[in-house]
Amino acid sequence: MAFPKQVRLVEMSPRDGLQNEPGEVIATAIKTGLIDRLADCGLSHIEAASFVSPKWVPQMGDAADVMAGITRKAGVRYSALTPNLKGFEGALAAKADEVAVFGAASEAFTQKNINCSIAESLERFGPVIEEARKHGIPVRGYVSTVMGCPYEGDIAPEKVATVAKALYDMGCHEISLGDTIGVGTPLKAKRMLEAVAAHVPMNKLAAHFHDTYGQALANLYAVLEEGVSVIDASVAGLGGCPYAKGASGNVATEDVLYLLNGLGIDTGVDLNKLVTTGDWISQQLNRHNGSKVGQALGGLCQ
Ligand SMILES: CC(C)(COP(=O)([O-])OP(=O)([O-])OC[C@H]1O[C@@H](n2cnc3c(N)ncnc32)[C@H](O)[C@@H]1OP(=O)([O-])[O-])[C@@H](O)C(=O)NCCC(=O)NCCSC(=O)C[C@@](C)(O)CC(=O)[O-]
Repeated sequence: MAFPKQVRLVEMSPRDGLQNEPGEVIATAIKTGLIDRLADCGLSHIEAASFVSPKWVPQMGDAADVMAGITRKAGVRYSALTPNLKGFEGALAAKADEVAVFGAASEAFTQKNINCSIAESLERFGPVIEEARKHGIPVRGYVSTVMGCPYEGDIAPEKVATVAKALYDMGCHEISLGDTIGVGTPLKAKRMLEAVAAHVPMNKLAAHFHDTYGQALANLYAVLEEGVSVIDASVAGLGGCPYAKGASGNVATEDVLYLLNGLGIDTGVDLNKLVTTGDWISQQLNRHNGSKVGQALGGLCQ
C-alpha cells in the first residue's frame, strides 16, 4: 500500500502532554498560551483539555477555564476527554468541538485508569456517545495498551480489535490506537493494525504512539505504509500516563512532521513555528525538550 498524500496531526500536548507533569499545577495561562501557539502552527486538531476527576488527574482540573481562555481559530477542532456523562456535560458547556471516550485492551489498565472493567467502560461510554450524538458533537474513541500493558504484559491484537470494533460500532467516528507505554516495534504495530483494520476501516484509525523505547517513528512509518493517515503526537515529546509507570511522552510532533515532510506527505503544519513552540513550552515548564528535531533546530527557528 502507498503512503497517504495527507496526514492529519492530532496535537496531544495540552492534554496527554501536561496531564502527568509533576510538581505544581501548571498555570491556566501557560496551557492556553500553548494551545493558541499550536493553532498558529497550522495544527487543525488540538486535544485541549480533559474533563476527568481532578482527584485523579489534578493537572486537568482547570479544563473549563482552559476552554474558556483559548482564542479559537477558525478551522481548528478543539477536543476534550470525557470519561463519563459528568465529563461530557463539562465539555458541552465548554463548547468542545469533539469529545473522546477512552478505553483499553487490558482489563488491569482499565481498572487502574478509569476504575472499572472493559465491559463496564463500554456501558459507561454508551450514554456519552448518545448525548454527543443528540448535540451533534463527534466522538473519538481511544484504545490504550494496544501493544503492551504495564500490568498484563503482551496484549493480543484480537483484544485490541474487539474493543476498537465495539467503540466504532457504538458510534465513535475515529479510533485512536494507543501504544501507551511505547513498547511496540514495527512488525508488532503492523500485526495489531491488520487485526483492527479487519473490523474498522483504515481511514477511521489513528496511531497514538508513545516513544518510551525510541520506536515510535519506526512504528509510525510501518503503519503509514499500511494506510494510516491520522497521527497523534505531542510537541517537545511532552507527556506520560499517570496510570502507566515509566511511560514517556507521545512521539514529538516536530519529529513526526520532519518525517512526513521528508516523505512528501502534506500536513499543513509549519515546522519552524512548531519548533519554536516546543522550545517555548519546554522553557515554561523548565523541562528538557524531548524532540530530536527540536534539539537540532532549536534557536535556529526564531
Ligand atoms: C473515570 C473516573 C471519573 C471514575 O472515577 P470513580 O472514582 O470510579 O468515579 P465516581 O463516579 O465514583 O466519582 C468519584 C468522584 O469523582 C467525581 N467525578 C466523576 N467523574 C468526574 C468527571 N468527569 N469530572 C469531574 N469529576 C468527576 C465525582 O463527582 C466524585 O466526586 P466526589 O463525590 O468524591 O467529590 C476516574 O477514574 C477518572 O477521572 N479517571 C481519569 C483517568 C485519566 O484521565 N487518565 C488519563 C487519560 S487516558 C490516557 O492518557 C491514555 C490515552 C487516551 O492518551 C491513550 C494512550 O496513550 O494509551
